[in-house]
Amino acid sequence: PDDWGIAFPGDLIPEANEVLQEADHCSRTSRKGKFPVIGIEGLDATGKSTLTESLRESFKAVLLKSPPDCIGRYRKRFDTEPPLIRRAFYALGNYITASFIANKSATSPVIVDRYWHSTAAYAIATEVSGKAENLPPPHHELYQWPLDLLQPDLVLLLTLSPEERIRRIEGRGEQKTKEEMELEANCLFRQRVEETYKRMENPACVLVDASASKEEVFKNAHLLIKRYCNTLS
Ligand SMILES: Nc1ncnc2c1ncn2[C@@H]1O[C@H](COP(=O)(O)OP(=O)(O)OP(=O)(O)O)[C@@H](O)[C@H]1O
Ligand SMILES: Nc1ccn([C@@H]2O[C@H](COP(=O)(O)O)[C@@H](O)[C@H]2O)c(=O)n1
Repeated sequence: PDDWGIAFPGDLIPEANEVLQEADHCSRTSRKGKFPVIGIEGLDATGKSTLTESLRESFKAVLLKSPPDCIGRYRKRFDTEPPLIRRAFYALGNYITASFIANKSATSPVIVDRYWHSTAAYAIATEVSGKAENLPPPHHELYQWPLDLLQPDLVLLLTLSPEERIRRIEGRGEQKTKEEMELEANCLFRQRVEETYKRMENPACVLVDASASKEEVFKNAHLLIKRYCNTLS
């Protein structure tokens, strides 16, 4: 606690100090290099990892994710904290990822598996209850990209029917996280997350139908990237 008896996050959660130290080591630039930066977003099991891996190979890109590996070991710890603290961890993770993006985009294209749009979409959907119409209205400041965070050139949002998404989660046979179980059980929560993704601005998400085969989804994403980022051959 400080002189006023106010506890700092590091006093309550020792791991917070370690995460903050990682962040302190990062450059604070919000400027990207000359190569395109493409974010891939969507609910769990919509095919982000599958697509990002094929795009990485095809564009000889660097594949990054948020939160980045350097703080990945703290995720479980922060996932058990109340929403505000959990979201602070993911928000900071985006800024750490941004410093890697700035560095890597100087020499090659960068693909990012989840970034700010994920943090905002899940956070907003958690704070609102009921139907998607209860979300803040379109163009609300909550849907704007933070001014000090490095912006991607393009963000693709993978969309999938709830039935197919659940089939894919079950097909993976992994243990579900609390949030995945909530998403599965709470159709309204999932609708709020997806609607929030669609309302995000600067950059807005470009929708990709993820219900097609892996090859087809890759082909469509590849075409969109070439159209939006014409520096890529
Ligand atoms: N187009 C597709 N058609 C059928 N199955 C797919 C397709 N894309 C991915 N899958 C399968 O769906 C499952 C989920 O895919 P993947 O792990 O890529 O999703 P994800 O969005 O990265 O998930 P998470 O966010 O939970 O990590 C995997 O078993 C994967 O092989
Ligand atoms: N930039 C991010 C990334 C993730 N989250 C939160 O984590 C959840 C699960 O992510 P997966 O790695 O399992 O796909 C996700 O649903 C978000 O709640 C985030 O907030 N910001």
